[in-house]
Amino acid sequence: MDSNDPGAAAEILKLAFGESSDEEDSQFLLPPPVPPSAAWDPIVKINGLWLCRHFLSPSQQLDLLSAIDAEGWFSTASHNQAMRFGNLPDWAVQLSDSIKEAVVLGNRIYGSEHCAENILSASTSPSISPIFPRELLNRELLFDQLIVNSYQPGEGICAHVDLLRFEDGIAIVSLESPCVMHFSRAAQKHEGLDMPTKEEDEAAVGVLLTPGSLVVMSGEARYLWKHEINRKPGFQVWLGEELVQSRRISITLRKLCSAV
Ligand SMILES: O=C(O)CCC(=O)C(=O)O
Ligand SMILES: [Fe+2]
Repeated sequence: MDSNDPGAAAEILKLAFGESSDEEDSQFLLPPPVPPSAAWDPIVKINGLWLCRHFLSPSQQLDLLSAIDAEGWFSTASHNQAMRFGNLPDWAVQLSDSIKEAVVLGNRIYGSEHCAENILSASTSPSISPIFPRELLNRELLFDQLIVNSYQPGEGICAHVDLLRFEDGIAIVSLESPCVMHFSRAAQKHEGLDMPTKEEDEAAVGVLLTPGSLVVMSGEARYLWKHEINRKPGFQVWLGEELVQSRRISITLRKLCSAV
């Protein structure tokens, strides 16, 4: 199944639970209706990588862009990145809270015993993960570090694994221009996580990040895969079509490791 297909999450649930003609049965078998902001797609080739395609409505995107604009970070062309540690602006705290809410709700729907995770696993991927594991959701602050990037057409970010000074659990919200983020296997190992098979090693996986979408990485996706955005002409192709590139803003939220 193509996890980038809009109906993928619904399809997974259908595979897991089947279609019941009996209304009473379906009350017990089907998870509750999914509000748009908590409809998640697992990127099935990459354990720990999930996409919430319609996380922010168009008006929420505009509000967020206005809040970022009001910070004045990008008023000169030479500035394309802002970082904050600790005390985040109010809008970023709200964003972080909404991400947590969507993850908790998503975990309840897609990743918990109510969703018969084992059935999901058997029918799709051998080890489908929760959106974020519980221990991340239990930490005092889910995120305390913010990076806002502003990319002009042609600009992107080289393949990398986020620094280990950040804990597990990374969230990226995309605004304005859509783009494809590519994931490729990192050479490094990480404690307790399996190394890739040869096939996985060779595969690069593209994920379409549309405006208003939220992508989250944990576990293997965060430690064993590099992510990259190449917006040079010819590289932003989705379903055979080159995406038109304009300015793109991304908001990355992470948690710094506590000092030892
Ligand atoms: O801009 C993005 O979408 C990705 C940013 C990123 O990967 C990073 O700052 O580490
Ligand atoms: Fe990154």
